[in-house]
Amino acid sequence: MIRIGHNPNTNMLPMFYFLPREHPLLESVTAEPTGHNAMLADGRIDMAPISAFSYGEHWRDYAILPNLSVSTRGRVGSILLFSKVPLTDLNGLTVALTDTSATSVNLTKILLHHYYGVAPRYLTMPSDLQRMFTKADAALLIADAAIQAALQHPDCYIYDLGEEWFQHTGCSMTYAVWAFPKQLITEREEELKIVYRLLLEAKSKALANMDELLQTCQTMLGGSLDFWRDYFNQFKYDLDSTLRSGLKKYLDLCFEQKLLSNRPILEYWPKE
Ligand SMILES: C=C(O[C@@H]1C=C(C(=O)O)C=C[C@H]1O)C(=O)O
Repeated sequence: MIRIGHNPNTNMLPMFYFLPREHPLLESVTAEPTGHNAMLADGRIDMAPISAFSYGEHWRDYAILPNLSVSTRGRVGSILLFSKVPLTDLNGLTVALTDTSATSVNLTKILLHHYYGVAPRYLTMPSDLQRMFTKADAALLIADAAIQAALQHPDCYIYDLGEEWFQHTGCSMTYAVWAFPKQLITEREEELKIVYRLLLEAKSKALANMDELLQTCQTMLGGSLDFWRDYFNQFKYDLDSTLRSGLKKYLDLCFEQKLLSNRPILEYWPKE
């Protein structure tokens, strides 16, 4: 039995929609990314689509499944910094960060400090834009909470951090990778292989049946089918060499900005 993390947000739907709910080898635990990051780190689950940043914290212990990720090259549509003032004016002001994210929280810090030269104060809060705006001048939301907030057309600046990252680095950005503790390779290699195959099959099937997924997203959150088609057009769910180098660039910058205590070396399993 492999206990996997199930993420309920629409950006993850292409990986979960066709994954068997009932399977003798699978048990799933639903949570937001920071929940899975913590559960994988303390052994409550065996494998999950964790924040890329969390891989950077645990790279000595974890391996990454190849060909699976949540990435974009440019705009993402759901990693949004809502701000009462232009980004360049945030120096000394307060930014509220969602408590569901690790990658985007640190991406925000890199963009603000390293690329915009501004140093705000940070608060961590649940994803509620109105409450965040009572305590802060800007607010980071991710995933469905960001989409829902943007669909309300709030009266503020909205920055898409995938787009900001691309403009400054020319690189793709990887938000989530599927990771698991390397010790499982010696203990349960056959189970890992089967589950990896199930994940790849589920993703292929979803990408070949996107119309069905778009309908599901519309039922979940509203918006037009065109909106959802456009949203999923941004995403890349594999992890080819271009995406890997964007991921490396992000993790290297996290280290250089002292957000990580050492420079991660990315290790994949199975080896290609
Ligand atoms: C694209 C997204 O990426 C998510 C962002 C994450 C993070 O910031 O830690 C974690 C998992 C990803 O699925 C999103 O939430 O919109």
